Amino acid sequence: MKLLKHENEQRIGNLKKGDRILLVDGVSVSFDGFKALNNLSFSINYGELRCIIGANGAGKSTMMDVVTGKTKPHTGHVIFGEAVDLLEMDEPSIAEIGIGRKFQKPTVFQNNTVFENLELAMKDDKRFFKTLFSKLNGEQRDKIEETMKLIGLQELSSQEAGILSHGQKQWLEIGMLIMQEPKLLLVDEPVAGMTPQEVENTAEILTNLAKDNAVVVVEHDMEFIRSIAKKVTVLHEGSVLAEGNMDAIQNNEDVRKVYLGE
Ligand SMILES: Nc1ncnc2c1ncn2[C@@H]1O[C@H](COP(=O)(O)OP(=O)(O)OP(=O)(O)O)[C@@H](O)[C@H]1O
Repeated sequence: MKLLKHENEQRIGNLKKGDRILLVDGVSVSFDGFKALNNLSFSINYGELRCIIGANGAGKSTMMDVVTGKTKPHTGHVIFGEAVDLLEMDEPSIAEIGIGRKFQKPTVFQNNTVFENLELAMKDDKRFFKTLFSKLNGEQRDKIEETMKLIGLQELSSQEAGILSHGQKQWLEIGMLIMQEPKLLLVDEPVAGMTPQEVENTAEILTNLAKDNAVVVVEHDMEFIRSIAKKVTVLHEGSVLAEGNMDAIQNNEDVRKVYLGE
């Protein structure tokens, strides 16, 4: 059995597919008396691809801010793995134990190649400096190759990131997150501004990624959600309005009332 590095890793537990990886329980966040999150509760399992949808202002970004430690809620619990209390941790420690977040706008190193971007993102504190002076070992090289394959950029390994298409930059950034070896990935509006073909590729990348991780996708593009979704959580006014597969969501009375005014 692999030795556990520190206490928090022990508290994450030995996650298997279907085990709960994230619990958000009774979380409320107020801004000047306005409740952006209102007793929000839901959970995500390891090996799951979950879509979170909701109108503007429903609380999606605030929820991700809470999970990644940017915003501390007034009430509630947020537990990672078996027993890691995320509310006791700061943002860098949360990233370090395996929660990665991809923002909408890609922020790759424009003047470096695809390969170098992935190398720089590798989970190794001193990698950034080592890149100039030392060679990668076989295992590290394999990890980069494997990631390039997953994000569909292996043919573009030595291409400068600056000349990639918008979609390719998004995939590269997903790849850079993967290099950090996260267990849970939060992805914010991944397909905004993409061509239909890029949207299709992104659906495939995220679906593959969710096999060995947990992936939470926040997205407005309903076509895309329909193409990837197994389970969808609908947020409304800071709480869960409905949860289920896409058919159940579309036929849910509360959802229809809120979205279609029925
Ligand atoms: N720092 C803040 N100060 C005051 N109000 C805030 C702050 N952050 C968010 N809000 C408010 O909280 C509510 C929820 O915002 P949030 O950004 O989480 O919604 P969202 O579902 O991500 O919306 P969108 O789809 O537009 O990104 C909104 O009404 C927003 O105006």
